[in-house]
Amino acid sequence: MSDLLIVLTVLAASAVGLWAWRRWHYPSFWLVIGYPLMAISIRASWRKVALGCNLTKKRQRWWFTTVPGLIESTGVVRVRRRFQRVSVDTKPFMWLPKPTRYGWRVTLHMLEGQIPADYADAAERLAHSWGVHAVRVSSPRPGRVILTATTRDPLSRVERFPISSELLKVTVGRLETGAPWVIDFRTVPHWMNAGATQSGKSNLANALVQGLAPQPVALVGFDLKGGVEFTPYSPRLSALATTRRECVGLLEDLEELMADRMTLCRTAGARNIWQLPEDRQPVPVVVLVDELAELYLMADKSEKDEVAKTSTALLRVAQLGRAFGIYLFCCGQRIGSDLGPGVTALRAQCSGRICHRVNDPETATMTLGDLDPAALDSARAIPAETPGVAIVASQDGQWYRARSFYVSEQAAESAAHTYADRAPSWADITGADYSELLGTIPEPRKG
Ligand SMILES: Nc1ncnc2c1ncn2[C@@H]1O[C@H](COP(=O)(O)OP(=O)(O)OP(=O)(O)O)[C@@H](O)[C@H]1O
Repeated sequence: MSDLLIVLTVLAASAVGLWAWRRWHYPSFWLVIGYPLMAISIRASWRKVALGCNLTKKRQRWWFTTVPGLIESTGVVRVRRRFQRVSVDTKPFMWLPKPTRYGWRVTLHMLEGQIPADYADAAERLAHSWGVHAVRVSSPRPGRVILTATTRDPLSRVERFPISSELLKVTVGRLETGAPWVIDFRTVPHWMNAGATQSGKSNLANALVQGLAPQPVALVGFDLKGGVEFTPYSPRLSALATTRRECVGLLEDLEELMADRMTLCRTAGARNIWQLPEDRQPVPVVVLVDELAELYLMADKSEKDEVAKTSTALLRVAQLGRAFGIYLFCCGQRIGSDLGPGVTALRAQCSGRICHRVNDPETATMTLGDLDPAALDSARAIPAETPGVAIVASQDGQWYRARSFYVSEQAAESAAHTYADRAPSWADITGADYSELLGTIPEPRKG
């Protein structure tokens, strides 16, 4: 009896110890206990799971079988042993799963006739079969797929990364892989940020204002919500337009600025402003647009000319701005093709895509349409309880679920006030005398 008591006490103490370990240091618990158990069960259950998810193929195999013969007159059953061709279900070859920060990753060899989309279609089924939060599929080279499983949603809580000090680079959140979510305007110059109300669009704009405020960058706001979003940040903004009429004026300024910088680059023999000597490079301009649809909506025909002008100017800035240091970040609740061809053309120029939770499938299709269809499904499945979660088309050509860090309006406003002295005046930017620079410019830099 006392032995049983000792065993029970040891078992109870081990269970409590494991529970405490898991609770207080999950990463080490996962590596030492959780992952090996998980790896064994994944390998052991792979045949059944692959069969259930329709990832197996029928193949003919030689099989050693026993075939009962006829009952002879003696009444004895003769059993004949022989090799037979039989059809068996073959599973894709699976390497050993490797642990990751939020789960595990495993490489599979696809069977003949299979493509990565077959595995992407089965991803939800696989996640349910293994009891994990999600399974993502990628294919690094022909014939192989990598399944990345996350055991819990890594985006339910995101901790901040240190602020990036690189020019035009802002770390705004975390990707589902655990890597930082970086918006780098020099790599991807124009962005479209879509999402329903309360989905986290403004939070992302706040993160950008906070991240760009200390940098030698001019910020320009187009706030079609009557200025309620960006006016608090005006100390750090070089220009702010709050009505469509003002937007037209500001866009004309941007077009002129582009033309001046074009002349500067052409004369200096440079392809873009970054090839100019460092001390001659004009200040980059980041244009933040809130409520993009308002630029395209027409109450009556009298507004037609204004809308056409705005649409053309914005498109020109998107088409040519990159080389001349002008970058766009356009936010909107609804970005549908019904707003006119201008929006569709603008979309084509915005290679950076961010789709928060959306109400209408068309906005998701418009924002992410030319990506993998699984990205669209993922965008539609973003729950309202997790504002800031979005599908992001990344620099590497892949798409990811990501979540922005929470940046309150007060935090962004405080950054705007702290770095107000770094806001170049709009008059200085637009009135810069480039002809003066031209005479002194040496050979253009490479890169
Ligand atoms: N990453 C995040 N983490 C935590 N909370 C967030 C995050 N992003 C947004 N929120 C919260 O969600 C709410 C809505 O966010 P936000 O104002 O950015 O949405 P929105 O899409 O701009 O809405 P609207 O179009 O109505 O202005 C806010 O209360 C904000 O605090």
